Amino acid sequence: MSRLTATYQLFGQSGSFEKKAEGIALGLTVGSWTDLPLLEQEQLKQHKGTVVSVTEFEEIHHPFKPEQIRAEVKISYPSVNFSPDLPAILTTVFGKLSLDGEVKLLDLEFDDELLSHFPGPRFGIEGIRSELGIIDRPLVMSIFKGVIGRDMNYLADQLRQQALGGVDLVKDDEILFENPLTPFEKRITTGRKVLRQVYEETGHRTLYAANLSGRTSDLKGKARKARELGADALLFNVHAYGFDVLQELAEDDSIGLPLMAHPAFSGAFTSSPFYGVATPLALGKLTRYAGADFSLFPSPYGSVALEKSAALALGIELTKKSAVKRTFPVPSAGIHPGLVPLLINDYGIESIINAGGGVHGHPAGASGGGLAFRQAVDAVLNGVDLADAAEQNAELKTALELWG
Ligand SMILES: CSCCC(=O)C(=O)COP(=O)(O)O
Ligand SMILES: [Mg+2]
Repeated sequence: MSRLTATYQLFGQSGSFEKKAEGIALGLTVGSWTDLPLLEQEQLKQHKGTVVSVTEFEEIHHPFKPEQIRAEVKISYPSVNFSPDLPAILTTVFGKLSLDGEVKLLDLEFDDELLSHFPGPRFGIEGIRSELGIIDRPLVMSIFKGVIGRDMNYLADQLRQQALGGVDLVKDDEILFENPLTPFEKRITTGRKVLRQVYEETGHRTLYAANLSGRTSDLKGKARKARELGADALLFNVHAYGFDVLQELAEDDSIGLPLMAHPAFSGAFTSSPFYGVATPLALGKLTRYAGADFSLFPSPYGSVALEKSAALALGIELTKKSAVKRTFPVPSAGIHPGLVPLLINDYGIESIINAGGGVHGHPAGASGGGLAFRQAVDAVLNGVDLADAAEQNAELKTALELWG
């Protein structure tokens, strides 16, 4: 029988966790158990949650309630209790429970049967690499910046400058929504024209991810139109909409475009050390299962930094062996060329180096910014120290002087 195992973090007195765990296992499934007549107990047995393990960490005390220690409990739920979709799964394992004091959902383990209902990324790392024809280095991505209130000419020029810098992908900023100056469809058609022109001039191909936004009921229609217009990829604020909306987009053959998951809003339910959902689960495993080809997240060292172990675990969730394709890890926020050695060391070449300010803030403009990143990547892959590479690469030199 198919089962789903959830891992939770709890705080409490040593020795108290078995009872708490049993309460969760019953409370989220068949309710109070021992009071039921034996016949009913037998009938409901297949629906009952089971405590798999309780692990106390004697040495880790609650920072504000030192009499309490940390524990992890694993509870297994029969899949027969829910329909195989993320809204039902999340409501079962962390619905009412998420409101019930200091409990954090750390992980969910899907068995093969349950996972078969989640096709995952349509393209994955291999699919995106084959679109671009790049197999042997991390990709470089840049972000439109300061485009609210600007017109199409401004956007077209910004896109051209970024592409001339040799970046592989350009994405909309997540705060650029439908607007009269730069409407979604016009961004796609203009973007196509600009990028084709740069390709003809330089031979370098850049993909553009436009922000798919608006009411949920309009998203599929807009995404289909985007495909018709020749869009390369779509950016999506998945955590503002919900995982199931992403999955709907990913599974739809009439859309069939790479999907880039932005982390906006996720901090609201991942950041607390005591509550919410662990970052590697939310931005890693579930984002991958829901079908994102790229997952953006704050790197461990940029301007909006994630705690390092969570940021690394997140990358592992996106790329570890699974029945579903791998999602590109995109550590982001405050990234500049001087951080490229750290990024490659931590995420390897199966990752994307992504920057907004670190591209546009370059004294030689966005094209100089893009070049500096590409030069930094080449140096790291060739085992050359960035400072040495900067002697031969003016753009990298300027970037290192500016940002270190
Ligand atoms: C919080 S990670 C998402 C990256 C992003 O959307 C962004 O705008 C980062 O811009 P930056 O100028 O910090 O590179
Ligand atoms: Mg942004």
